[in-house]
Amino acid sequence: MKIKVAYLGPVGTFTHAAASSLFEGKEVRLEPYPTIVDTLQAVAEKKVDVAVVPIENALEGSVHMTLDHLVHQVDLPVLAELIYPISHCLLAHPDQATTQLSEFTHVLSHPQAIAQCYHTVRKLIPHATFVHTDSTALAAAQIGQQPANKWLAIGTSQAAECHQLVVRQENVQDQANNYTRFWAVGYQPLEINDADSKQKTCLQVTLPADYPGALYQVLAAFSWRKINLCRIESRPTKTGLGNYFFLIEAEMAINHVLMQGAIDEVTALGCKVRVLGSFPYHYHQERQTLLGK
Ligand SMILES: O=C(O)C(=O)Cc1ccccc1
Repeated sequence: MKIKVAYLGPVGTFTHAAASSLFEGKEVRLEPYPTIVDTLQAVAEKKVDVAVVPIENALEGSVHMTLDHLVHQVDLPVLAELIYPISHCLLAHPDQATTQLSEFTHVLSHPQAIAQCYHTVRKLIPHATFVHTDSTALAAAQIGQQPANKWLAIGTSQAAECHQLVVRQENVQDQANNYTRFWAVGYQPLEINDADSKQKTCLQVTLPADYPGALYQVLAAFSWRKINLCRIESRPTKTGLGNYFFLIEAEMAINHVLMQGAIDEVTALGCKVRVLGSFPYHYHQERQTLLGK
Protein backbone atom coordinates (compact mmCIF):
# COMPACT_ATOMS: atom_id res chain seq x y z
CA MET A 1 0.00 0.00 0.00
CA LYS A 2 1.22 3.50 -0.88
CA ILE A 3 2.38 5.71 2.00
CA LYS A 4 0.15 8.78 2.23
CA VAL A 5 2.10 12.00 2.73
CA ALA A 6 0.38 15.25 3.69
CA TYR A 7 2.16 18.48 2.77
CA LEU A 8 1.43 22.19 2.96
CA GLY A 9 -0.14 22.65 -0.46
CA PRO A 10 -1.36 23.28 -3.02
CA VAL A 11 0.99 21.94 -5.71
CA GLY A 12 3.90 24.34 -6.23
CA THR A 13 4.73 25.23 -2.61
CA PHE A 14 8.27 24.90 -1.28
CA THR A 15 6.93 22.17 1.01
CA HIS A 16 5.66 20.32 -2.07
CA ALA A 17 9.17 20.50 -3.56
CA ALA A 18 10.71 19.29 -0.29
CA ALA A 19 8.21 16.43 0.12
CA SER A 20 8.75 15.35 -3.52
CA SER A 21 12.50 15.34 -2.94
CA LEU A 22 12.24 13.46 0.36
CA PHE A 23 10.14 10.68 -1.16
CA GLU A 24 11.64 10.67 -4.66
CA GLY A 25 11.50 7.20 -6.21
CA LYS A 26 9.19 5.89 -3.46
CA GLU A 27 5.65 4.62 -3.85
CA VAL A 28 3.86 7.46 -2.08
CA ARG A 29 0.74 9.54 -2.56
CA LEU A 30 1.33 13.23 -1.85
CA GLU A 31 -1.79 14.93 -0.50
CA PRO A 32 -1.98 18.74 -0.24
CA TYR A 33 -3.49 20.44 2.82
CA PRO A 34 -4.28 24.17 2.93
CA THR A 35 -2.49 25.16 6.14
CA ILE A 36 0.38 23.94 8.32
CA VAL A 37 -2.07 23.07 11.10
CA ASP A 38 -4.31 21.07 8.71
CA THR A 39 -1.22 19.23 7.44
CA LEU A 40 -0.14 18.25 10.96
CA GLN A 41 -3.70 17.36 11.98
CA ALA A 42 -4.02 15.04 8.97
CA VAL A 43 -1.32 12.79 10.42
CA ALA A 44 -2.44 13.30 14.04
CA GLU A 45 -5.92 12.12 13.01
CA LYS A 46 -4.36 9.23 11.04
CA LYS A 47 -5.81 10.33 7.69
CA VAL A 48 -2.25 10.05 6.32
CA ASP A 49 0.97 8.32 7.41
CA VAL A 50 3.40 11.24 7.31
CA ALA A 51 3.22 15.04 7.20
CA VAL A 52 5.92 17.32 5.74
CA VAL A 53 6.06 20.86 7.13
CA PRO A 54 8.58 23.73 7.25
CA ILE A 55 10.24 24.17 10.66
CA GLU A 56 12.97 26.80 10.26
CA ASN A 57 14.35 29.17 7.65
CA ALA A 58 17.89 30.48 7.46
CA LEU A 59 16.76 34.12 7.09
CA GLU A 60 13.56 34.26 9.08
CA GLY A 61 14.10 31.68 11.82
CA SER A 62 11.53 29.31 13.27
CA VAL A 63 8.16 28.66 11.71
CA HIS A 64 6.24 29.21 14.92
CA MET A 65 3.01 27.78 13.54
CA THR A 66 4.72 24.40 13.09
CA LEU A 67 6.75 24.48 16.27
CA ASP A 68 3.89 25.51 18.53
CA HIS A 69 1.50 22.94 17.08
CA LEU A 70 4.05 20.15 17.56
CA VAL A 71 4.75 21.26 21.13
CA HIS A 72 1.30 22.23 22.39
CA GLN A 73 -1.30 20.39 20.30
CA VAL A 74 -0.03 16.98 19.17
CA ASP A 75 2.48 14.32 20.09
CA LEU A 76 4.00 13.47 16.73
CA PRO A 77 7.57 12.16 16.54
CA VAL A 78 9.91 13.82 14.05
CA LEU A 79 11.06 11.11 11.61
CA ALA A 80 13.42 12.95 9.25
CA GLU A 81 14.72 16.38 8.32
CA LEU A 82 15.47 17.77 4.87
CA ILE A 83 17.36 21.02 4.37
CA TYR A 84 16.13 22.50 1.12
CA PRO A 85 17.42 25.54 -0.85
CA ILE A 86 14.85 28.31 -1.23
CA SER A 87 14.81 30.70 -4.16
CA HIS A 88 11.86 33.09 -4.43
CA CYS A 89 10.40 34.54 -7.63
CA LEU A 90 8.03 37.45 -8.24
CA LEU A 91 5.09 36.10 -10.22
CA ALA A 92 2.56 38.10 -12.25
CA HIS A 93 -0.52 37.41 -14.36
CA PRO A 94 0.43 37.37 -18.10
CA ASP A 95 -1.84 40.42 -18.60
CA GLN A 96 0.59 42.28 -16.28
CA ALA A 97 3.72 40.97 -18.00
CA THR A 98 4.83 44.46 -19.09
CA THR A 99 3.58 46.49 -16.10
CA GLN A 100 6.49 48.33 -14.44
CA LEU A 101 7.36 46.56 -11.19
CA SER A 102 7.05 49.82 -9.27
CA GLU A 103 3.41 50.12 -10.41
CA PHE A 104 2.24 46.94 -8.69
CA THR A 105 0.09 47.66 -5.65
CA HIS A 106 -0.02 44.35 -3.74
CA VAL A 107 2.38 41.49 -3.07
CA LEU A 108 0.82 38.26 -1.82
CA SER A 109 2.58 35.34 -0.13
CA HIS A 110 3.12 33.15 2.90
CA PRO A 111 4.40 35.29 5.83
CA GLN A 112 7.74 33.42 5.83
CA ALA A 113 8.27 34.19 2.13
CA ILE A 114 7.36 37.86 2.60
CA ALA A 115 9.80 38.15 5.50
CA GLN A 116 12.61 36.49 3.51
CA CYS A 117 12.18 38.93 0.61
CA TYR A 118 10.97 42.04 2.42
CA HIS A 119 13.82 44.50 1.77
CA THR A 120 14.42 43.44 -1.83
CA VAL A 121 10.73 43.68 -2.72
CA ARG A 122 10.32 47.03 -0.92
CA LYS A 123 13.16 48.43 -3.01
CA LEU A 124 11.57 47.19 -6.25
CA ILE A 125 8.00 48.13 -5.31
CA PRO A 126 8.19 50.88 -2.65
CA HIS A 127 4.40 51.32 -2.31
CA ALA A 128 3.43 47.66 -2.20
CA THR A 129 0.95 46.43 0.37
CA PHE A 130 1.95 42.98 1.58
CA VAL A 131 -0.85 40.42 1.93
CA HIS A 132 -0.38 37.15 3.83
CA THR A 133 -1.67 33.88 2.40
CA ASP A 134 -1.58 30.32 3.79
CA SER A 135 1.07 29.31 1.24
CA THR A 136 3.12 30.75 -1.61
CA ALA A 137 1.28 28.57 -4.14
CA LEU A 138 -2.10 29.83 -2.91
CA ALA A 139 -0.84 33.38 -3.54
CA ALA A 140 0.10 32.31 -7.09
CA ALA A 141 -3.36 30.78 -7.61
CA GLN A 142 -4.99 34.04 -6.51
CA ILE A 143 -2.84 36.07 -8.94
CA GLY A 144 -3.97 33.71 -11.71
CA GLN A 145 -7.61 34.59 -11.01
CA GLN A 146 -7.08 38.38 -11.00
CA PRO A 147 -5.83 39.45 -14.45
CA ALA A 148 -6.87 43.10 -14.02
CA ASN A 149 -5.20 43.66 -10.64
CA LYS A 150 -1.64 44.92 -10.34
CA TRP A 151 -0.80 42.14 -7.91
CA LEU A 152 2.29 39.96 -7.60
CA ALA A 153 2.92 36.72 -5.74
CA ILE A 154 6.18 35.59 -4.18
CA GLY A 155 6.62 31.89 -4.91
CA THR A 156 8.26 29.08 -6.81
CA SER A 157 8.76 28.83 -10.57
CA GLN A 158 6.71 25.59 -10.37
CA ALA A 159 3.75 27.61 -9.07
CA ALA A 160 4.18 29.98 -12.03
CA GLU A 161 3.94 26.98 -14.40
CA CYS A 162 0.89 25.55 -12.61
CA HIS A 163 -1.05 28.80 -12.86
CA GLN A 164 0.34 30.07 -16.20
CA LEU A 165 1.99 33.09 -14.57
CA VAL A 166 5.06 34.95 -15.73
CA VAL A 167 8.21 35.12 -13.62
CA ARG A 168 8.96 38.85 -13.39
CA GLN A 169 12.08 38.53 -11.24
CA GLU A 170 14.05 35.59 -9.85
CA ASN A 171 15.99 35.32 -6.59
CA VAL A 172 14.24 38.09 -4.68
CA GLN A 173 15.24 36.71 -1.25
CA ASP A 174 17.26 39.21 0.81
CA GLN A 175 20.27 36.89 1.15
CA ALA A 176 21.65 34.33 -1.27
CA ASN A 177 22.16 31.50 1.21
CA ASN A 178 18.52 30.77 1.84
CA TYR A 179 17.59 27.33 3.14
CA THR A 180 14.57 25.94 4.94
CA ARG A 181 14.54 22.91 7.20
CA PHE A 182 11.53 20.67 6.65
CA TRP A 183 10.43 17.93 9.05
CA ALA A 184 8.61 14.73 8.21
CA VAL A 185 6.51 13.75 11.24
CA GLY A 186 4.39 10.66 11.91
CA TYR A 187 3.74 7.72 14.21
CA GLN A 188 5.27 4.99 12.02
CA PRO A 189 9.03 5.01 11.46
CA LEU A 190 9.93 5.74 7.85
CA GLU A 191 11.87 3.16 5.92
CA ILE A 192 15.06 5.14 6.03
CA ASN A 193 18.44 4.19 4.72
CA ASP A 194 20.38 6.03 7.40
CA ALA A 195 23.65 4.13 7.22
CA ASP A 196 25.56 7.23 6.12
CA SER A 197 23.31 9.90 7.52
CA LYS A 198 23.97 12.20 10.43
CA GLN A 199 21.56 12.00 13.34
CA LYS A 200 20.02 14.69 15.46
CA THR A 201 17.86 14.69 18.57
CA CYS A 202 15.37 17.44 19.36
CA LEU A 203 14.43 17.93 23.02
CA GLN A 204 11.90 20.18 24.70
CA VAL A 205 13.34 21.14 28.09
CA THR A 206 11.31 22.94 30.74
CA LEU A 207 13.23 24.21 33.77
CA PRO A 208 11.79 23.47 37.24
CA ALA A 209 12.11 27.12 38.29
CA ASP A 210 13.89 30.33 37.37
CA TYR A 211 17.13 30.50 39.37
CA PRO A 212 20.65 31.76 38.61
CA GLY A 213 22.52 29.32 36.37
CA ALA A 214 19.53 27.03 35.66
CA LEU A 215 20.04 27.02 31.90
CA TYR A 216 23.81 26.96 32.33
CA GLN A 217 23.48 23.68 34.26
CA VAL A 218 21.36 22.18 31.49
CA LEU A 219 23.88 23.20 28.83
CA ALA A 220 26.75 21.86 30.93
CA ALA A 221 25.23 18.36 30.75
CA PHE A 222 25.78 18.45 26.97
CA SER A 223 29.01 20.43 27.08
CA TRP A 224 31.17 18.13 29.21
CA ARG A 225 30.00 15.12 27.16
CA LYS A 226 31.12 17.03 24.02
CA ILE A 227 27.65 16.74 22.48
CA ASN A 228 27.37 19.48 19.90
CA LEU A 229 24.20 21.57 20.10
CA CYS A 230 23.09 22.97 16.77
CA ARG A 231 20.08 24.97 17.93
CA ILE A 232 18.65 26.36 21.11
CA GLU A 233 15.54 28.45 21.19
CA SER A 234 13.20 29.64 23.91
CA ARG A 235 9.45 29.73 23.32
CA PRO A 236 6.66 30.74 25.69
CA THR A 237 5.04 27.92 27.66
CA LYS A 238 1.79 29.95 27.29
CA THR A 239 1.28 29.77 31.07
CA GLY A 240 2.29 33.38 31.80
CA LEU A 241 4.57 36.17 30.69
CA GLY A 242 8.23 35.25 31.20
CA ASN A 243 7.61 31.46 31.28
CA TYR A 244 9.60 29.64 28.64
CA PHE A 245 10.64 26.19 27.53
CA PHE A 246 13.80 25.53 25.56
CA LEU A 247 14.02 23.65 22.35
CA ILE A 248 17.43 22.04 22.13
CA GLU A 249 18.77 20.21 19.10
CA ALA A 250 21.84 18.05 19.56
CA GLU A 251 23.93 16.34 16.91
CA MET A 252 23.65 12.85 18.36
CA ALA A 253 21.11 10.03 18.20
CA ILE A 254 18.91 9.37 21.22
CA ASN A 255 20.20 5.80 21.65
CA HIS A 256 23.81 6.96 22.13
CA VAL A 257 25.00 6.34 25.67
CA LEU A 258 26.23 9.94 26.03
CA MET A 259 22.87 11.33 24.94
CA GLN A 260 21.06 9.08 27.42
CA GLY A 261 23.45 10.33 30.11
CA ALA A 262 22.80 13.98 29.25
CA ILE A 263 19.02 13.48 29.33
CA ASP A 264 19.28 11.66 32.69
CA GLU A 265 21.40 14.49 34.11
CA VAL A 266 19.01 17.20 32.90
CA THR A 267 16.08 15.22 34.33
CA ALA A 268 17.94 14.85 37.65
CA LEU A 269 18.22 18.66 37.76
CA GLY A 270 14.42 18.67 37.96
CA CYS A 271 13.80 19.63 34.32
CA LYS A 272 10.97 18.17 32.29
CA VAL A 273 12.46 16.62 29.15
CA ARG A 274 10.36 15.60 26.17
CA VAL A 275 11.94 14.03 23.10
CA LEU A 276 10.37 15.55 19.98
CA GLY A 277 12.35 13.17 17.83
CA SER A 278 15.66 11.58 16.98
CA PHE A 279 16.12 11.49 13.24
CA PRO A 280 18.48 11.57 10.26
CA TYR A 281 19.05 14.89 8.50
CA HIS A 282 20.27 15.70 5.01
CA TYR A 283 20.79 18.50 2.58
CA HIS A 284 18.71 18.30 -0.59
CA GLN A 285 21.76 17.37 -2.74
CA GLU A 286 22.41 14.26 -0.64
CA ARG A 287 18.79 13.15 -0.68
CA GLN A 288 19.41 9.80 -2.36
CA THR A 289 21.05 8.52 0.83
CA LEU A 290 18.05 9.32 3.01
CA LEU A 291 15.36 6.88 1.98
CA GLY A 292 15.74 3.15 1.42
CA LYS A 293 15.75 1.93 -2.17
O1 LIG B 1 4.21 28.50 1.20
C1 LIG B 1 5.08 27.67 0.88
O2 LIG B 1 5.48 27.50 -0.28
C2 LIG B 1 5.69 26.85 1.93
O3 LIG B 1 6.04 25.72 1.68
C3 LIG B 1 6.01 27.53 3.21
C4 LIG B 1 7.33 28.20 3.02
C5 LIG B 1 7.38 29.53 2.68
C6 LIG B 1 8.63 30.12 2.48
C7 LIG B 1 9.78 29.36 2.59
C8 LIG B 1 9.71 28.04 2.93
C9 LIG B 1 8.48 27.44 3.15
